[in-house]
Amino acid sequence: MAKWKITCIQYDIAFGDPEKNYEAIEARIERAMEDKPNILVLPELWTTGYDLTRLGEIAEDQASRTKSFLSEMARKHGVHLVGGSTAKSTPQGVFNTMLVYDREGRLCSEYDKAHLFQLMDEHLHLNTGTEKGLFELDHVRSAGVVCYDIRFPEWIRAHMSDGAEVLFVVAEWPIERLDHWRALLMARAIENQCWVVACNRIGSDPDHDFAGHSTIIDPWGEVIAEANETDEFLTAEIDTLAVQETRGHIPVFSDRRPELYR
Ligand SMILES: O=C(O)CCC(=O)C(=O)O
Repeated sequence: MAKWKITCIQYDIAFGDPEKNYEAIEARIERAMEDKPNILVLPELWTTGYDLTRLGEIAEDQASRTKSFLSEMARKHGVHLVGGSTAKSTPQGVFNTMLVYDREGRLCSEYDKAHLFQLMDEHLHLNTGTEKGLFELDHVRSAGVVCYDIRFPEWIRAHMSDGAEVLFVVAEWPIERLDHWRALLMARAIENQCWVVACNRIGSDPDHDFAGHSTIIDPWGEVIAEANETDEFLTAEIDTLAVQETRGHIPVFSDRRPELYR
């Protein structure tokens, strides 16, 4: 069980300009720490944005720079860092990889986005991950997924069946489907009776306008905090005890009939 103050860093990501993006995120991490959160959450592909055609040039070999940067930030500030995702170049191709560090700067999770979003050409430039994004912070089991992954309830349920209590979502979700963003996050919280902490970006790139509206939802489905479409920090305090309380109240997990779900 844990009580955490969590801050999502919602901002605009420079298109295909890692140098600018490292500078921007470092300054925001410094500022966000003034409020002393226990966990910071960053958005999807924050080093490159959706400049997918130039990934050959700008994706990092094994995500090495992002990894040392996030580890150092987590250790320096003594904060758990759900470090958004980064374009990771490997001999098998490029992955959209979510990285999580604990406050000692130790890598807790390296999750490759499992579902690629064809509407934004991801399938042409990226490879699919095959492993779950489970990790523990302060002994609380959590799951981390990337953007389009939230459209796959069975994928999220697989994490929850493995004991996750908090779902972290990092995203670059376009504004034209803001209604879907809200409904899907809400549904994942209610059906899994878990906390949902979702960090999205704002701004535009040459092809998309992004929604912002980073959101924190409790296991009953109440929106505890929701950002606007501006450059802002979204902060809320969460108590993971609410997960056991909600699951005790309506025993969805023990009422499941997996033998019927084929
Ligand atoms: O599912 C959607 O509508 C948006 C997904 C997306 O933007 C992404 O996965 O990057």
